[in-house]
Amino acid sequence: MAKIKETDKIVFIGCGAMGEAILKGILQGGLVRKEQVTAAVPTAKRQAYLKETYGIPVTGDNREAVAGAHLVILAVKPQMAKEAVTGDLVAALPEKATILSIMGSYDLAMLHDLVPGHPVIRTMPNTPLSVGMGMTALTADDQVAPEVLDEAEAIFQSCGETVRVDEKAMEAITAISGCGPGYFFVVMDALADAGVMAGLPRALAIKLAAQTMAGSGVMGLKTGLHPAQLRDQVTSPGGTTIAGIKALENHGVRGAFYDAVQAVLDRSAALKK
Ligand SMILES: NC(=O)C1=CN([C@@H]2O[C@H](COP(=O)(O)OP(=O)(O)OC[C@H]3O[C@@H](n4cnc5c(N)ncnc54)[C@H](O)[C@@H]3O)[C@@H](O)[C@H]2O)C=CC1
Ligand SMILES: O=C(O)[C@@H]1CCC=N1
Repeated sequence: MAKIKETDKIVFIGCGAMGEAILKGILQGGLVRKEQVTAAVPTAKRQAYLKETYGIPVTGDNREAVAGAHLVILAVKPQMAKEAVTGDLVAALPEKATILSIMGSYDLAMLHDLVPGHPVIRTMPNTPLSVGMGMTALTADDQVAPEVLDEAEAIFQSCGETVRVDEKAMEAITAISGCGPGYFFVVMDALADAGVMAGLPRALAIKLAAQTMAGSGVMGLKTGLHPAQLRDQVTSPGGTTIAGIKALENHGVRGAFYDAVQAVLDRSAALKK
């Protein structure tokens, strides 16, 4: 894994749910010292929270934040990009600063328009990187120095898995691993609710659902087996699991995921406009 130099400054422009997950991940992973990281967020409440929780320098002034920056992580909503990254901010960027965006639906061409003259890296992380189990895809333009791309990847490797991809895969990746935790938390909550209906205490039902989801995911990764083979290992002929799966199929669980992914692709396309 590439190292980040102790003198390199990393700046977050925006630090909400996803920015904080990355911040937490890189500090916990020991990749950077807290003094190397600065976050710029507009509200005093959020500034105080980030300062107190992580001990990092925090400011409400985006221009002040980027002074001396090596890597600037754009972690605002795509709809807020133009408000956060003003012409003044671009003028204040150090000449060699690389821009790393985590913004969904914001492609490399749009990033170039936003931050002209700077190398840009587009990523799609996900929130489980706050617990070291992230999945992040990266793509970069050819202005990005290979060692800077290695450093950017190291940020995400310190808190999960990474993959470098062609940009054309990014929207589909957003729909699978970027949004995926949202789908799985709905499933976890629903399964736990069903457990409560069956008479289990809520806390136990949530623990059973969460550990079963985590264990199934790890099994998929460690065995490398096709999910259908792993499912077959649970479904005794004439047994209970196949009865449960039949009920899920009757409710169109597979079709629901196709539709979910298509809905994300459609929403991404609309946001680009
Ligand atoms: N939440 C997730 O699971 C994922 C989010 N993303 C992307 O991450 C980005 C951020 O999403 P979230 O963290 O969920 O949103 P959020 O709303 O939790 O965080 C946005 C942050 O930007 C700050 N902000 C707003 N205007 C600003 C300005 N003018 N200057 C500086 N900071 C400003 C807000 O105060 C907040 O801290 C989005 O572009 C999203 O597409 C990508 C992958 C996963
Ligand atoms: O909901 C969103 O727009 C972002 C992008 C991927 C996950 N969350």
